[in-house]
Amino acid sequence: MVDTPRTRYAYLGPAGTFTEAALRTLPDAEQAELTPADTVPAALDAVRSGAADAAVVPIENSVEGAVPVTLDELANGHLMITREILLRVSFALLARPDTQLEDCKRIVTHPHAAAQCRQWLAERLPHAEVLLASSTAAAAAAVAEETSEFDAAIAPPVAARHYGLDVLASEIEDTPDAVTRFVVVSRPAPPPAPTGADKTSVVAFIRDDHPGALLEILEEFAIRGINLTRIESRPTKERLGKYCFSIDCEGHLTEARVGEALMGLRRVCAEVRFLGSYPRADGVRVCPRPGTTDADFASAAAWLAALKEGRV
Ligand SMILES: O=C(O)C(=O)C[C@]1(C(=O)O)C=C[C@@H](O)C=C1
Repeated sequence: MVDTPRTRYAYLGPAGTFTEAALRTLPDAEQAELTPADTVPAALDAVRSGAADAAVVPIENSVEGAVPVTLDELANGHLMITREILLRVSFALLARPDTQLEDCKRIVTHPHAAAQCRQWLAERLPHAEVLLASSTAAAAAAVAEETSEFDAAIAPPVAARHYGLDVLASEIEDTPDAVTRFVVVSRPAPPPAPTGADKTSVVAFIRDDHPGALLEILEEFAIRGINLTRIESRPTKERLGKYCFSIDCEGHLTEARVGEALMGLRRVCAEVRFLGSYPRADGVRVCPRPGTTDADFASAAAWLAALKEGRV
């Protein structure tokens, strides 16, 4: 019997991050090799260099919005999204044993976590200083150090077990039921087969700054009945005012309406980077609007071919 090779996943670590929890929901996670990375770019670099087969990184949160570092790294190209994962996130305040809530003067966490617990902190620890770490679990690890400069971390409750900390308060998020979206990223390859409930991600760079440039991009989707699920403008970093658009839309590259929309973008934009077509984590199946099904596109193409042959 031939052993199937274990998938090597890199993820935003250290152990105990929400990213690790998201990765552990994948069906092959038990047999896979999981390697924590210190930062999102480090996790993605492991994929680029071949040290990992895939990486799991956070991309978007229902309360705080995009994770900019992930958007920018993906916009740089050479990587492809093959899957998305949705995870409910709930935060706890973790401290070394015997710390009291009122002793917490210096609190460390990831910027997204700080933003999601802002109100709770203002009400319960109004004088505490909030310092930032590369992930919630890195914050917990920093608190656990013997000579730590921090009193507490905002982190996933499971991080308490990993780093020998106590839970001083749980469910401290301001918005219950917040969800973070994570993506599984691999080196470029043909996208996974369509499932009927898919998403496609691209980054579009406008050709020159002119009135209606964004509208032209949006039209390519709108006229083909394609709903966008996220659009974000990000600086290209070339100069002030130069932006690209990071877009997720419903549908799969192999669907005619999506393929045609991408070809349209390719015509109106300076550059389009395809970031992948992959199954939607919410499984929502979208029924194309009348006139935008594969059959509609095929019948229109047949009609055009007939016209060219003089068959009117
Ligand atoms: O620090 C972690 O635990 C992460 O997985 C990162 C991250 C993020 O980047 O948004 C993930 C989910 C939470 O919203 C807070 C932090």
